[in-house]
Amino acid sequence: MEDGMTKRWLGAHKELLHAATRHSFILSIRDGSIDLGCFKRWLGQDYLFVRAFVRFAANVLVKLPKDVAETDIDVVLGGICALEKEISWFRSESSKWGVHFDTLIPQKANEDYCRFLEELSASSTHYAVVLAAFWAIEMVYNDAFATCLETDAKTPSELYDACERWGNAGFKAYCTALQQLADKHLQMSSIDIQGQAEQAFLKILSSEVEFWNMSCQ
Ligand SMILES: Cc1ncc(CN)c(N)n1
Repeated sequence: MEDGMTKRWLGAHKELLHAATRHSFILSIRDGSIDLGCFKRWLGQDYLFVRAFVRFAANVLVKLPKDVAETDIDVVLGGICALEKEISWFRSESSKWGVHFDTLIPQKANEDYCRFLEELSASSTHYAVVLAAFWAIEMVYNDAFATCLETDAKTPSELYDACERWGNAGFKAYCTALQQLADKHLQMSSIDIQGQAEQAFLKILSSEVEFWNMSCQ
């Protein structure tokens, strides 16, 4: 099968991809040197992010044209259902780590990222662009956290569950399904839309880097 557009982007933007998926925050989980204060900061901020991400994902579903294949809708719907479990997981972690979500204030990198998701949700954004963005957001977490599960990783046992959540094989399969979906619709789109999708992909990678940076401060 011919390579899809997203695979070409991954090859063309290796440095930024590496910065987003092998950030020092992730590497410090992997080698066991993580400052747990950073982990707690990430946990709280990511809970706020995921709440915004649910709205974004719901908007992706709404944007899908009525004549797309039912299996395409199922992939996005499955992702939204998974987010419900993700939110429950964050809530159970909140008591485990003593992080109180109700008094949290979103930090700038988080606000900026959530604002970008809102911009993507505008009615003028083509559905192929948001499908590509949806894939990119999930792919970064899968790729990053999967490294913390490798056999030579020294991931602290209390953080293993977090890494498993996004690094497991089922989540990888879901990311691959999202990628194939994005590729299929990008292929049917104009060059202009394809260009917009690549820009969104790049913005997501840099927003993920900023998000990890924020967690380490
Ligand atoms: C910042 C961020 N990016 C991605 C994911 C994966 N849903 C997340 N929870 N948070």
